Amino acid sequence: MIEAHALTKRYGERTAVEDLSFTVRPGAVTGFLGPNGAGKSTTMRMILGLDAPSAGRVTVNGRHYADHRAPLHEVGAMLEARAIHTGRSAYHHLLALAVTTGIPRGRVDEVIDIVGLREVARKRAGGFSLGMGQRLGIASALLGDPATLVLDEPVNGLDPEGILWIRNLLRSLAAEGRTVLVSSHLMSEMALTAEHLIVIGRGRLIADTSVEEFVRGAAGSSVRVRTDDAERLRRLLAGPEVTVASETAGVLEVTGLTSDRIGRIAADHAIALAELTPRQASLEQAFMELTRDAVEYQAPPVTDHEGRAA
Ligand SMILES: Nc1ncnc2c1ncn2[C@@H]1O[C@H](COP(=O)(O)OP(=O)(O)OP(=O)(O)O)[C@@H](O)[C@H]1O
Repeated sequence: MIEAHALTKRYGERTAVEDLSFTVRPGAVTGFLGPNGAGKSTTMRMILGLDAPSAGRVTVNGRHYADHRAPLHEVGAMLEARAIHTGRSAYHHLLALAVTTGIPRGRVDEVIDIVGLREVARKRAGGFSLGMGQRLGIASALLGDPATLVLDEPVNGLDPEGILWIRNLLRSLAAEGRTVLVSSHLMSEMALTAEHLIVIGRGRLIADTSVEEFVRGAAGSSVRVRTDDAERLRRLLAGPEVTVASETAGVLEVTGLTSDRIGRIAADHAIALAELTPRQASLEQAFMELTRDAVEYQAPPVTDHEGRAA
């Protein structure tokens, strides 16, 4: 369990995290989302005691990170995947970490197997691909068999197979009852991996919600209808809360009515439908909408030579 209370971090004039309060619960993957510069990494560093809050506090299982007697057993983290000694093999990197933190040697082989690095474990980590580097980063995070995991953008730069692998691993770690906090700037990826979402922008909390709720809220009520009798159906569907658009002959884009209702109206009037498809606004679109005002570097609006909006 991670609990942040009014967490604030200022760097000189700049406020990176402001009055942020949230709880990350065990047993589920929690996605930590926000546009670039939103304050995700800063928050994660404060969780791990690598940065001191300017105000507020954050605890892991009820204590500050530094107050834990065996912190690697409490929290495993991957902040920068490639912060490793490139001349060492994956095995020796993990072994050095285990030995210096009092973790039994046998655990090194276990985590190597968990992350699927067995075949390359004795090779120099400097020659690792990005995906292998991410796996090694996760192996380090898992070394202390921690109850809580904090991972900063673990899927960054991975191929689809690597992304799927991380997704399944995170879900299984959460299913074991661990607390899993994983940051990303990709809403669509988090929707597939996480059960819960904490969204921040400009250091402030924007949303703290289940993925299910977010997806439901993002679902535009638009329905695509294809029929040879489009004009008649359009008249039948018309109503004060209903919008019917048509860019292609024979295809209607309906908002304000469910697909069930449209199907019923069509059936009642013996109109044959070739297609009836409820359409969701893309999650990425919904996320951009939610965080639009919090994006740090927005492209300036296009203006003409007199400064009018083009
Ligand atoms: N050491 C620092 N000194 C000054 N400003 C900093 C420092 N670390 C972060 N910041 C600023 O704090 C803000 C939040 O940065 P942070 O890296 O936490 O965001 P983020 O959400 O992780 O973004 P990204 O996805 O781009 O990594 C940014 O405006 C950043 O420039």
